[in-house]
Amino acid sequence: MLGASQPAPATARMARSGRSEWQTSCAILTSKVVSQEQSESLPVPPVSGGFDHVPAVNGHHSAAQMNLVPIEKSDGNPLVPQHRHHQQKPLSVTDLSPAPMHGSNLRVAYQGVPGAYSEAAAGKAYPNCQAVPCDQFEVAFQAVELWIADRAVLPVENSLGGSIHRNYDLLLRHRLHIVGEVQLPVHHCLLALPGVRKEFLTRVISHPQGLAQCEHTLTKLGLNVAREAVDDTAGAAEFIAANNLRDTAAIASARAAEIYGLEILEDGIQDDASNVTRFVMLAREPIIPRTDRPFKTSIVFAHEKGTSVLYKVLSAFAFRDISLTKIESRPNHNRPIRVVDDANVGTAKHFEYMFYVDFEASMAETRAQNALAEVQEFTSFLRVLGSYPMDMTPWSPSSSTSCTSSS
Ligand SMILES: O=C(O)C(=O)C[C@]1(C(=O)O)C=C[C@@H](O)C=C1
Repeated sequence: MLGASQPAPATARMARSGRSEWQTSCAILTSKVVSQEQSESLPVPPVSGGFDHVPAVNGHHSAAQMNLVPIEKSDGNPLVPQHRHHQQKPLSVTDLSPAPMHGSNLRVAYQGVPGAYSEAAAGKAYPNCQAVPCDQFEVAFQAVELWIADRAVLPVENSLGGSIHRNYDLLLRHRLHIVGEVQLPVHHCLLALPGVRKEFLTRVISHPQGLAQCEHTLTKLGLNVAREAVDDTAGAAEFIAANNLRDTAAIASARAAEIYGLEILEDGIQDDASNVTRFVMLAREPIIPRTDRPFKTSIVFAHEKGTSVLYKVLSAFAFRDISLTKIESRPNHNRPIRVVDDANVGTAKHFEYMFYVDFEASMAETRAQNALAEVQEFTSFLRVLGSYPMDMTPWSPSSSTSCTSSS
């Protein structure tokens, strides 16, 4: 049973023929630009290369340490089936479930090392999942594409630090679908080796988001020392422990302190108590959108010409009373500049952007389908990144759920 409420005709058709028809609907929406999109997509590194060639981050983690099993060595691993090259995989219960609470036995890729907030987000999205640490965001995408993991959980925005741009760019370059979202309260601590006092510190290291989210508090604490960005918060803690750095502190979680044997010098150093990071869950297949609970849909588009296009696109949603929750623009890396020949004005150069929009409606709703049909009229490129249940969990600073770490 895919939806409790009376489905619209298009929804009923989707419900009858399942995933393939939903994918077709996505394909119709994007058909105008498929060839452009294909030429824009960057090639995914060959499977046969495995992850042995993935560069280590901070020098800590080789692929083997991350437990990212190369395809060739994974005999008998149900996550790397022999038929992985087949396009049509039979639907399974996990494909169909829109609920973010179905995690048992799922292998969930995240960027960072154990103790990273992304690991906690994986646990919130898929309780009891097996969390698979990856050294870069891109590796997490590839882990899912290569069937090494079933899902990836990646941060996209933070209430203080703003958007995690890298993941917006990667969403476009890869073919994964957004199947859910989780919002994680982020409670930062200042960590150092046992016995180290704040006065000894000459440097604070963390993920750039961690540094951004604690900037004012660090200044208030008198810590006007060098700030250095590393790949993840827990990796910063691990780095201090591994190198016995007595002049350096990390901004990371209390769990990272526990794992890497550091002491908490300051607790709750984020600039705002209600610091929240939003993560998206990614899968190889989209889920079937429903109407029996609040859904969000994420799209990305580009437009060819005309300054009023953005206004028209946004009004397609406003006209149908569909709320937008996020709009982000990123440079179009394949075409950063557009040269326009205009007889009267001469040659003008325009910056080219991709626009990412999240709106509060399910693709199973007629109003969302109509809005996108209209958006397609004004755009040269349109892709539905996913239609997925909204995270409705009430905010609580201590809400966390755990995963088994596979490191
Ligand atoms: O470094 C980590 O612990 C992460 O999981 C990454 C990340 C991010 O990219 O925003 C996630 C949540 C916090 O906002 C800080 C860092």
